[in-house]
Amino acid sequence: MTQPLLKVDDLSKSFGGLAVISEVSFEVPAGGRLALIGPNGAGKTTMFNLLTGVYRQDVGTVTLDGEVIDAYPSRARIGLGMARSFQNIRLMPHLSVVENVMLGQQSRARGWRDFVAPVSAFGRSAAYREAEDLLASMNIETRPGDVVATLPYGIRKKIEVVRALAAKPKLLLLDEPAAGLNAVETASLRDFLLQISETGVTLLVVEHDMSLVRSLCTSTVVLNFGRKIYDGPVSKVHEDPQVLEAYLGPRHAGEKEAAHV
Ligand SMILES: Nc1ncnc2c1ncn2[C@@H]1O[C@H](COP(=O)(O)OP(=O)(O)OP(=O)(O)O)[C@@H](O)[C@H]1O
Repeated sequence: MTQPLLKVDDLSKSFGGLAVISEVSFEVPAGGRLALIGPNGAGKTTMFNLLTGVYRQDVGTVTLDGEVIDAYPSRARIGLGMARSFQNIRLMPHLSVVENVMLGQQSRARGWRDFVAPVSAFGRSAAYREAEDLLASMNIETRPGDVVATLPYGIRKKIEVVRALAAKPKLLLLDEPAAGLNAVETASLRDFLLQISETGVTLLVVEHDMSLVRSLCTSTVVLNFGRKIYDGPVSKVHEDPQVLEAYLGPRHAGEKEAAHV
């Protein structure tokens, strides 16, 4: 049997006595596209923060590509192949598109000269050219020299994903990638993420937009009050009684349509 790229074993985390994640285990196969969903406050962002090393779990183990990563800080986890994009765009608005993508390369600890002088009398640095090539390969509707602050929100979302890709991740964690996007932008982002998936990058996505989840992901883990209540195909999640109850409450669990799952 092939080993999963990400393995989460029995993870628990409390804040001041409040259990936010309780005994959660799941796996993401290499090349997979898994959605982590659940009602507000279910613990999705906390799970991302545990996986990426922002928080340390109280109990449990996280394994990436066969290596237990619990002792590694965030930066080291990026170096091991885990990159993340955030719910609120965290690009440098005054820098150009290509400069923002170069910021994503830094986790690979290249020579500092590349970044201090990306364009010098000797021409463009290797890092600059690499970032430009990555942008060109992703077909984003922008030019490398455009200042990020001048670009539409949907394009900036894609640039943030490209910046994460600049770290050459095996696993890409996306926190609500469709938040703030209209239907057209969401469809474009979905195609963009599928294009990334086709290159072999594994996707783990926190998302409330179930139409995006259904068209992007094949499997899903559902959290409710920090506990896993479903782990299986996206196509069956809307039929699961526990999931319906979590979204609608016990009295209405029969009303599938209203649950938006
Ligand atoms: N640093 C913290 N200290 C105390 N409580 C926290 C902390 N971070 C999160 N929580 C609590 O943990 C619970 C889960 O929060 P989390 O943000 O992980 O949920 P979520 O599923 O991502 O929610 P949403 O869908 O609304 O973003 C909430 O009750 C939240 O208030």
